[in-house]
Amino acid sequence: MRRTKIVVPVMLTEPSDLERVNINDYEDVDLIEWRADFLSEEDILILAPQFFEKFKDFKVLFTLRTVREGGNIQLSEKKYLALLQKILTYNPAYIDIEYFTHGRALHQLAAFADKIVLSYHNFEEVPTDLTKRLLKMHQEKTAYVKVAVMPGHECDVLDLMQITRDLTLEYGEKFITMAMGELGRLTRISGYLTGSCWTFASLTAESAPGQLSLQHTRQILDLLESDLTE
Ligand SMILES: O=C1C[C@@](O)(C(=O)O)C[C@@H](O)[C@@H]1O
Repeated sequence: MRRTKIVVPVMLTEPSDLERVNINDYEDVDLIEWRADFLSEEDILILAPQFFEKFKDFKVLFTLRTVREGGNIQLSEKKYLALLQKILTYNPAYIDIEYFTHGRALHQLAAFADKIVLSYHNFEEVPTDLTKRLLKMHQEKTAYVKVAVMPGHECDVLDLMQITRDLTLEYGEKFITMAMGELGRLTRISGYLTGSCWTFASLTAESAPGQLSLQHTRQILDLLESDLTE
């Protein structure tokens, strides 16, 4: 029984792409992340009923990754919130909210705290105030806190792993962390050590630099976590 949950991003650039998605390819995946930011706001809403129907037997994390945090969509606070509210009518297992970019949406959606994965992304560096940021996010008492940061040196990777371990020991299994890029790869399969709860793995293409393939992620986690007691 694996400890770390595997999340596979689905990145559709046209609504018609959904027809070509074979759900059998996602067998044994713990969560599907719909990286909806690869579509326009209008196409997201057009596709939503079909997407949630297709993946009705999976847990879905709905993600709108904004341009500011390495994604493709840019929405006003009002439109960001409105879109999330409409998607919530399809009852996704989780929704991603970018705490430092669209934090006000969080307070409008407090009733859905158990579905919210608060996230922070830094494609430039590991900020010196990362622990402070993580603690501030944790205080919002959502389902999970997720950070993806870019290491500049090996010590950044080891520091992130230690911070994740320390916070998990203190506050429980609520943290999802990863160091991006090739340098950060170890963080994607070291959840059994650090306590990071999820890892994002690629099926067709990476949704962020340094992701391992779904096949390799399964193989490595099966090796590293197969005899872990629950
Ligand atoms: O936040 C994350 C983590 C991620 O950026 C990664 O580094 O694997 C991939 C994104 O799709 C996801 O929304």
